[in-house]
Amino acid sequence: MKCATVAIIGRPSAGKSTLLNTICEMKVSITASTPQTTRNAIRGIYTDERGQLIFTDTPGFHLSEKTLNKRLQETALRTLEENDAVLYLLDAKRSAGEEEKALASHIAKLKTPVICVINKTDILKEQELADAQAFLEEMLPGKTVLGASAKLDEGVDEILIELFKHAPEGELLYPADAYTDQNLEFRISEIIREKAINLVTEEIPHAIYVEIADIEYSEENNTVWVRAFIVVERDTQKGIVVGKRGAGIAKIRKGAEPEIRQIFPGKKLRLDLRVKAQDKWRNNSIILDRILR
Ligand SMILES: Nc1nc2c(ncn2[C@@H]2O[C@H](COP(=O)(O)OP(=O)(O)OP(=O)(O)O)[C@@H](O)[C@H]2O)c(=O)[nH]1
Repeated sequence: MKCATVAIIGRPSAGKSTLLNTICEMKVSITASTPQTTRNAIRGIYTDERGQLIFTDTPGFHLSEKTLNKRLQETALRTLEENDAVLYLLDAKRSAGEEEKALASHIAKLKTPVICVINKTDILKEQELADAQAFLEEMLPGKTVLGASAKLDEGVDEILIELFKHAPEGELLYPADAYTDQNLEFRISEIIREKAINLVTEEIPHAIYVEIADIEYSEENNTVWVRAFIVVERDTQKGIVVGKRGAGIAKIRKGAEPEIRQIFPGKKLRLDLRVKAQDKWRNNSIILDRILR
């Protein structure tokens, strides 16, 4: 049996969460078209007859001075060094600028085995693919380079073959049917956050976090009550999330309920969502400590 921990890294929107979800065949990490939506080091677990791969989905690597972005970057770089292999995901749709170079040169210094994956091959032009290959050859000479479409599940088996090649011998760390080690509150808050993010545009997605106030089970009614706050930074944002006559919040609830229900099979669900504004929470280190575990 083989067992390895694998860090997935790449610039925002490279497709890290999508790849993790495709590999783990379950929704373990939220995906959105807005970059930088992954905030925590999330684990997805893949097991087959070859052994087990434990993935960490690192927040998108992003050069910026803002406190939140700096913290995201620290989490991303720290996780790399704690793994048996690093899966470096590249979105060749965007040309490699300073940010990609900074990331690649950091990866070049690692002693951990690195596998490079050029993602989104389903929409890449030949030249874009060639440019990405040339970039990787220059920055990370001699490293394995694969092409894949995380979205269409193409080239993903080859990634697994390569990862198992590098995996050390070892016992399974998690049961064979496990696909994540996220706790209940975190999974529920991420489902709600995904629906909220996908409802709003521009700057608001980054201003959102979700706080679970409580989760209660009533045996008498066979009902799980979940009460959560969607927290934004300003009253104007609150208005947008709530929507006209509550239409926004209703949409978030409608989107989130079926996914939360899957976590509590056979039980009824009552989801109580409130929106509140908390000024400048992104610069508040107490809140950041709580949500960037
Ligand atoms: N066409 C295409 N789109 C993809 C592919 N993989 C991901 N995407 C899209 O790219 C966008 C970003 O994907 P995510 O998986 O959220 O990216 P991420 O790297 O986790 O992003 P951050 O959380 O910001 O770090 C989404 O709109 C995905 O649907 C792919 O293989 N092909």
